[in-house]
Amino acid sequence: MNVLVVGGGGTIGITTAYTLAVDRPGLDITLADPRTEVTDAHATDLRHSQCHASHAIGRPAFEDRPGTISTVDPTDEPGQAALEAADAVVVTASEPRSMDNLKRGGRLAVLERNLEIAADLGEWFGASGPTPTVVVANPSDRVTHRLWEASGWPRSSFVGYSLSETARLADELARRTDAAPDEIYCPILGEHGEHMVPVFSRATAAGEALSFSSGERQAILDYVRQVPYDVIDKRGADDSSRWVTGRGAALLVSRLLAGGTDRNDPVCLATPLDGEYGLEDVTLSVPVVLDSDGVAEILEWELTDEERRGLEDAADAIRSSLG
Ligand SMILES: NC(=O)C1=CN([C@@H]2O[C@H](COP(=O)(O)OP(=O)(O)OC[C@H]3O[C@@H](n4cnc5c(N)ncnc54)[C@H](O)[C@@H]3O)[C@@H](O)[C@H]2O)C=CC1
Ligand SMILES: O=C([O-])CC(=O)C(=O)O
Repeated sequence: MNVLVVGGGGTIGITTAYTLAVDRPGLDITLADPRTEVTDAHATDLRHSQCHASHAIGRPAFEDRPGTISTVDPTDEPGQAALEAADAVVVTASEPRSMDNLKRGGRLAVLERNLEIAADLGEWFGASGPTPTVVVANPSDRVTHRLWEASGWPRSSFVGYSLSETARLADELARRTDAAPDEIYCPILGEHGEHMVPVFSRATAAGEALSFSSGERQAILDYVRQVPYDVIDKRGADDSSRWVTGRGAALLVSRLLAGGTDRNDPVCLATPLDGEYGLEDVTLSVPVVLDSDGVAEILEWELTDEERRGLEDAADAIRSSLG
């Protein structure tokens, strides 16, 4: 199988590609990025990393030959071959974050340029048939929306990634409840950003319902909003939360390649809405069931009044910045 990583020369793109190559050694990966020297160097290094597996120190049992790692320059007549070979696409293509945008709200600093990149990529994508696409580039909900509009592909082909927030929330709830992070369940709807909506009414630890006061909910929300900016502040503008994001995006791609998710185990991702939750002309995170083409179904959960208001506020914020 084949994955195309658009923006594959950057921090998140290459971390996602590396995680995929480790998890699925037989996968063919194409890195598309205009920084061709950097991308070629990453491809060489990644290919060398696969060669450990052919010696005694590597994997004990090999089911597949190592996949190929190739590169393409998307700004130089990229052609359709890379897209047509892909079973899934990941978009991390982005303007670099500037040094003065390291604080909360920094995702919106790249909005204007990233919408232009999305419009260009959409034109490229649209000349090929639909392929399930995971959008990580920020602001991921707006970029998903623009890419969908420009591509002419069905809305079900696109999911905007915001699962790093869900992982951060699990970490914080585990700390507060003494549960293990993998025993925590608390999905997040809405924006990838300030207007995220943790669905506390569905939160559980080891299957038992969790309940938090409104002060606790606010403190938890503040942690999840702030922590990626603490990471960026300490590591620098060109190194955001690569481990949680690379792993989350790779897991999501693996689920798509494996055929999707069970209806009883939906995942919250940004998808363009057409009346679901009473919202349209906007893309934000809602529970979806995945199949190998992307979104097979959008589930409409019962929400508390506070959660529903949160979702409407997220929709207003996203719509107003899309113009
Ligand atoms: N949704 C999420 O949870 C997260 C989103 N992000 C976002 O992901 C994006 C990527 O972050 P980093 O990898 O750290 O940035 P980066 O600056 O390291 O990499 C971006 C890459 O995109 C490339 N690029 C620019 N225009 C392109 C085009 N037209 N086609 C293909 N590639 C193009 C650049 O050459 C660069 O290599 C950013 O927008 C960042 O804010 C980062 C972490 C988490
Ligand atoms: O602002 C960023 O680039 C990082 C980001 O979205 C995250 O880690 O959730």
